[in-house]
This record gives sequence, structure tokens and C-alpha cells, in this order.
Amino acid sequence: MRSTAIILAAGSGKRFSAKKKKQFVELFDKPLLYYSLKAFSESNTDDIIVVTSKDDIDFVREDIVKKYGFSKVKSIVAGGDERYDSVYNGLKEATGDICLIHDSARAMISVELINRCIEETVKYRAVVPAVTPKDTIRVRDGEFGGETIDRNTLCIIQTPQCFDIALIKSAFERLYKTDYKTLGITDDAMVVEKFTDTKVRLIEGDYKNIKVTTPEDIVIAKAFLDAGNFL
Ligand SMILES: Nc1ccn([C@@H]2O[C@H](COP(=O)(O)OP(=O)(O)OP(=O)(O)O)[C@@H](O)[C@H]2O)c(=O)n1
Ligand SMILES: C[C@](O)(CO)[C@H](O)COP(=O)(O)O
Repeated sequence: MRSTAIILAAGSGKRFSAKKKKQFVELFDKPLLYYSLKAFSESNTDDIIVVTSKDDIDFVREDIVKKYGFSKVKSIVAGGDERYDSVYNGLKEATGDICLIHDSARAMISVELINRCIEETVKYRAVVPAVTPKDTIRVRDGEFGGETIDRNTLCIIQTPQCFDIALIKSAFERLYKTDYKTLGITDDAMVVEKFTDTKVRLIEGDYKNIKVTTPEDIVIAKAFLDAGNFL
């Protein structure tokens, strides 16, 4: 089974509110995107597609992919306005049997989790990593807290989100035939479950697999790198 990873790096980082896009912010002299590319390159993934802003394609090719020798990268394509648009642009280039869709903002992704995702996707066709919340979770009700939800009935969804390639391509083709901008699509599992009859299997994620979203997160990511294999 051949696998293709789509590494998403075309966001604008509004919540990160920094001069530089978060996927290019450096940790130990390497851009955040480097860490996902390193992990997927060292994993059992066969091919990699990077999706980045049109203006950043040359930088990604010359200053990241070629500089660090990420030879599994087969193409670098332009992203779109929303995450799902970027995913769709990556899917147009994806080949093989299974596809792993990963946020480059989740720079602490491990080779172990990637390989486990591949193994599970070969069996179940649709797989996402998830972790159990550590905090108490409540529904918002205006300025007040609403119902408190039993956190053991909830899970925090991560990436890579992994699918049989024909399944995910078919789901996205159907998505774009609808009024998709009104659907509030925030991940790929939603698309598969809305537009196919496939249930998405949850596998154990990794608390280190955080999504760098606000400035505090880059400090946490640096601490994880500092900790190395200790954690
Ligand atoms: N149009 C987009 C939007 C997001 N992403 C990628 O999807 C991942 C998750 O998105 P998010 O963390 O929301 O990144 P941004 O959209 O950049 O952040 P913000 O919402 O704060 O602008 C990131 O790796 C981001 O680069 C993308 O490739 N194309
Ligand atoms: C795909 C995702 O990482 C799963 O938790 C998340 O939905 C991405 O959300 P974002 O707002 O695009 O960062």
C-alpha cells in the first residue's frame, strides 16, 4: 500500500499574530514546517505533498525541501482560502492508496504516531488520532457557562487525518458540489462522515502533538524539542 502525506502549510496564522507565518517561525534555527517534513520523511510514508501559499512556494522548495534534503517531497502546491481548500488542492496531486493529511502547525508529530496511523488506515480506511481532554469542558451560554460535559465522553481530534485515497477524494468532490462555505468544516473527518457512509476510527493520539495556534504554543513546542526523547 503506497501512502502520500499532504502537509498543510498555507495558513495565515491570524491567531498567532506574528510578523512571520507560524509555519516558518524558527525553532533551533529550523522553520516549524521542517519538523513535520522530518518526521514524515523518517516514517513509512512513501510520498509527500506540501501545500503552501503561492508566494511561499519558492522559499519552501529552495530553503526547506532542497536545503534539508526532503527527497520524499514530490510536489509543492498552492493552498486556498480555507484549510479544506488547501486539502483539496493537495488531493488533486495525491496518488497511491492512502493519504495522511497533516497540519504543519502540529510540528511535534512523532514517527511512531505516523506509522501507527498508516497501519490502522490500511485496516479501517478512515482514521484520526484523538486524546481525552484534561480539563473540565462546559458549553458556552452567552456570558455564562452552560451544561458541563463529561470529559470522558469527549475527545480532542488531531492530525494526520488518514484515509483511503479514493474515499477522501470522493468525499471532497461531493463537498464542493454543496454550499460548502456554510458547513463550518474544520477537519477532514467531518467531510468523510458528511459525504460518505464511512465511520472514522479514533486511535490514541499524543499529548505532545499540539497544534501551534497562539504564541504560547511555540514556547511549549520548544520545550518538547528541548526535552527530546525524555517525554
Ligand atoms: N487556508 C489554509 C488554512 C490553514 N492551513 C493549514 O492548516 C493547519 C491548521 O490551521 P490553523 O492552525 O488554523 O492555521 P492558520 O489558519 O494559519 O491559523 P489562523 O486560523 O489563526 O489564521 C496549519 O498548518 C495551516 O498552515 C492551510 O494549509 N491552508
Ligand atoms: C484539523 C484540526 O487540527 C483537528 O483538530 C483542526 O480542526 C484544525 O483547526 P484550525 O482552526 O484549521 O487550526
